[in-house]
Amino acid sequence: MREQWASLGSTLASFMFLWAVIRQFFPFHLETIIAKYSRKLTSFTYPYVQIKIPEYTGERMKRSEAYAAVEAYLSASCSQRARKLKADLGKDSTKLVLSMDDHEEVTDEFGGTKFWWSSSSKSTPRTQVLSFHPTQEEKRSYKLTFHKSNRQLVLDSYLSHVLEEGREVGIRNRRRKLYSNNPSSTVWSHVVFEHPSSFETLAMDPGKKREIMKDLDAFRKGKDYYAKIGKAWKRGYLLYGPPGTGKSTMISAMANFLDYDVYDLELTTVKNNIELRKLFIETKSKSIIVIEDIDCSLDLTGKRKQKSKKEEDKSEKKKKLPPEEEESSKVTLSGLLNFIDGLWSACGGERLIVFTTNHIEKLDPALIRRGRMDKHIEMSYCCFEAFKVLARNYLDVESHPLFDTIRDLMEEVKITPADVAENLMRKSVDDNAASCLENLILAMNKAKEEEASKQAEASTEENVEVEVEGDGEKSGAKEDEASKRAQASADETVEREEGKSGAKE
Ligand SMILES: Nc1ncnc2c1ncn2[C@@H]1O[C@H](COP(=O)(O)OP(=O)(O)OP(=O)(O)O)[C@@H](O)[C@H]1O
Ligand SMILES: [Mg+2]
Repeated sequence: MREQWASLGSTLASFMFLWAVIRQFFPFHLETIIAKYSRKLTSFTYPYVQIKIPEYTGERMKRSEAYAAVEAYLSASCSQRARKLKADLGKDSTKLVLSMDDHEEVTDEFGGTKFWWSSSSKSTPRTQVLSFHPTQEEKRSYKLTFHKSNRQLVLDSYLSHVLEEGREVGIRNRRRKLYSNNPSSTVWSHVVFEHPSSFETLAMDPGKKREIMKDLDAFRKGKDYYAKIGKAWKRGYLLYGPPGTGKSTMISAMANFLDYDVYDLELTTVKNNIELRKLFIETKSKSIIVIEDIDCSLDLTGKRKQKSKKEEDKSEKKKKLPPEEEESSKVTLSGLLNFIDGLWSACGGERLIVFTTNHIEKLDPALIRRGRMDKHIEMSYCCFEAFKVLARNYLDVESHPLFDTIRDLMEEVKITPADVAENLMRKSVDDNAASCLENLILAMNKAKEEEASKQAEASTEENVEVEVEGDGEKSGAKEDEASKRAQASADETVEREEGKSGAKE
């Protein structure tokens, strides 16, 4: 049917050409009237509706998100059918992503109905006067054509299907980014995120690891669930533990597992709550927002704790700025809490917020209560299971005669995965699995000795304290005894004196 309309179109085109020749001899106003009625006649009889999606929109000529989504949608479906395709570099620079070339047409089917997509491009003179590039610029657009009887289907479901699918494909094809905030600016700058860490290579207790992966998976697939329970689609993770236990490594593994972007938020460079909000609003969904070392970032507890009178007087003296400026010159705990679960935290969805700290006990309980930081994960010293992961990563060994010694030592010595990894790393071509494992055993034995001597020192100090305390008690007792005796003799003297005076009387 649509083909017949196409042939009718070409007949019309020849007619138009003929008309262009004839119209030289017609008066101008007659030509305008004929054109108007012919347009009306065509729109009355032509049963198809067309929607145009231009590449650039708005006054500032921003690239249209709808265009990008349609492009991605068509790239997934048209590469099988279109005859003229364009290729571009995708997520990893080794793979080419195909899309429909200009002036090409493909058909699509949705719910048993046929749709036609075509791409077009028009050259227009460049608006910029000074440019090294050619003076022409291409204005591209996609056109969707469908029968007018399907108008409702298109408006109700087909367009949202195209957008949703297109966005998904776009995210799959994109190169992931690591964003960071710049001092005194509310703009994120980014680099390509290419960290090799994964849950496979992460050394930690396997049960704990599985639980985290399950949790992340449920979050990723939880769009409908979060909507059902009326909660913004976000989740907070608190990673705590000593330095070198893999908190930052875990964040990279999470980002790779979920295929999310990472926003590394440096709180100390954010001037105030308003800047923090602006930065937050700029983040996109499918991302992890990270604040590392939250306890060092800011004195977050200050605003909530009751200040003593003395402290208040001190801070009054220090104040040089007017109160309103002082208030707005840094990020406060309440600002941060709003950032996590305030009203504007609900804009956009599918975001993880991760805090890391070496000192969980220093954090305000309000900041880390469940609901804000939903999952608390302790990253601890290396256990034997975690060591086996590192041995597989670094040395390609699953078992070794030295493993038993290492297992025994790990029960006695606290060693971080970072230290284990450092010892297992091959430092010269002569290093092999056995020599690296021996290095680790040496390091652990050394740590054990140091620990033992520390403990011995501590217990000597304790003994000295006990002795000092003991001496104190003894001398105290002596003093008590002396004072008792003095009191008794004094009483005796008084009694004797009284006895004497009584006798005299
Ligand atoms: N659990 C782990 N699994 C695998 N490698 C680890 C692990 N923990 C530490 N490492 C290794 O040690 C290095 C340092 O670890 P990482 O930076 O993740 O520690 P961290 O806990 O973030 O420390 P900090 O508290 O100082 O920021 C990593 O680059 C990685 O090679
Ligand atoms: Mg770290």
